[in-house]
Amino acid sequence: MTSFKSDFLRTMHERGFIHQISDESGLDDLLAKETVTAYIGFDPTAPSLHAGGLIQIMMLHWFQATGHQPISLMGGGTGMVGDPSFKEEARQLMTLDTIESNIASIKRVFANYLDYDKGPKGGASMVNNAEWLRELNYLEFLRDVGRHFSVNRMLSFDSVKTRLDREQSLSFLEFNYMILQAYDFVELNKRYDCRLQMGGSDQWGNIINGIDLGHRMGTPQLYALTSPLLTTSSGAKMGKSVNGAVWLNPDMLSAYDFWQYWRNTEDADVARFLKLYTTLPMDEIARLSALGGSEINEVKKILATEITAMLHGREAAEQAAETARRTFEEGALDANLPSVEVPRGELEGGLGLLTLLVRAGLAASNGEARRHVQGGGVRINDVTVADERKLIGTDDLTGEEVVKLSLGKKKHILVRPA
Ligand SMILES: Nc1ncnc2c1ncn2[C@@H]1O[C@H](COP(=O)(O)OP(=O)(O)OP(=O)(O)O)[C@@H](O)[C@H]1O
Ligand SMILES: N[C@@H](Cc1ccc(O)cc1)C(=O)O
Repeated sequence: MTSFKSDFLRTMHERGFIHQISDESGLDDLLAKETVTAYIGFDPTAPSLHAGGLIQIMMLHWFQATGHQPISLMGGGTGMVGDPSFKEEARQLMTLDTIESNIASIKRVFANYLDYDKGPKGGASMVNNAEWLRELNYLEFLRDVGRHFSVNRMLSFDSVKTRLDREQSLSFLEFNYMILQAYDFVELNKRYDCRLQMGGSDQWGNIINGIDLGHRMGTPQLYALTSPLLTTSSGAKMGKSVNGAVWLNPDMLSAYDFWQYWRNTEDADVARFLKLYTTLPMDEIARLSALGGSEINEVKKILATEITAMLHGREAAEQAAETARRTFEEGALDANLPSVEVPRGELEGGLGLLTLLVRAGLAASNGEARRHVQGGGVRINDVTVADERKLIGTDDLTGEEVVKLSLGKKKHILVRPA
């Protein structure tokens, strides 16, 4: 089904957020008819969410933008157990202190994407499942909820099957995780009339278990929607398990580094990321995605600035773009530029500019070097030099202990004393 009636599913579909839906037409009807409440859960497994989790926050954002009520759920209870879904090994148990401090830290970014002050209709809310999970009575819970679960069926879910097939241990503690997440869904339905749970595709089993539990415990029909798990074109999953996670919290990744990450997006990912991570209108995205060749670099800058503006604010995003422009385009010092070594003694005595241009390979002869200087194309540390007899010495060394020699706009050589 590709022609949805509801604004939310239409938006999710055209922007590439849909991996699986439990009952497409039922959910579409419901969303077209009334204001719906949906939730996504986040376990406090680190002090910050990362770019993978940002997909989930964007889904909540669109849910609210299309007139519905999003709940972001902090896993203060489930975080005590650890979701084993598709994980090769058990997660390390976290102390209560770590859980609490991670929640306090994770929470901060949500307000940049969701409006919590909108009032009872359409307002976003944040809840913590510690509120109901931590006080459960074991025997009562087993009798009221545990009896609805078939262990045979629980063992058949892909999310735990790989672990079992490989004969890697799955502790009883972890095995309970899907029951707790299922219970959350039913509890949120009771408390807030929540009808839909979303998440990454790795959450499908946990969400479906919640829908089944709802059936058995008499809730109205519940629904599941999962997004693809985001990988880059080179196949790496975006997540914290990968080297150098793209953290959302500014104390873990600066606005500048965040901007740089998106600026370096692979060409094949640009259109997909514009749809998933920005709120630019679809026709604008189509126009930008059609640009090729060198213009794609300009599109990557727009992508980086838009994503960064949503998270860190427009001013910080523009500042990051400007710092990058100065560093790379105006040619402020970049340690990766090619360099040539000159004995320190020679620099101390002063080296003729023309000689240096030849040594650095920027001119084939003194005559050619002279013509470049006379034409105004030679700069030392970004300042044009008109005097062909100028001597370059240790006074010209920058704070980085190099002299930057430039010819025209594009050729730069760092002269390093050896
Ligand atoms: N790369 C991704 N693409 C889309 N959704 C993701 C991605 N990584 C995580 N998510 C989703 O974000 C939500 C929160 O996930 P969480 O922050 O717990 O990440 P995680 O799965 O623990 O990551 P990791 O594997 O790095 O530990 C879940 O719904 C999960 O499916
Ligand atoms: N299991 C989810 C987090 C979550 C926790 C509780 C829920 O009710 C829902 C989702 C994850 O690991 O990302």
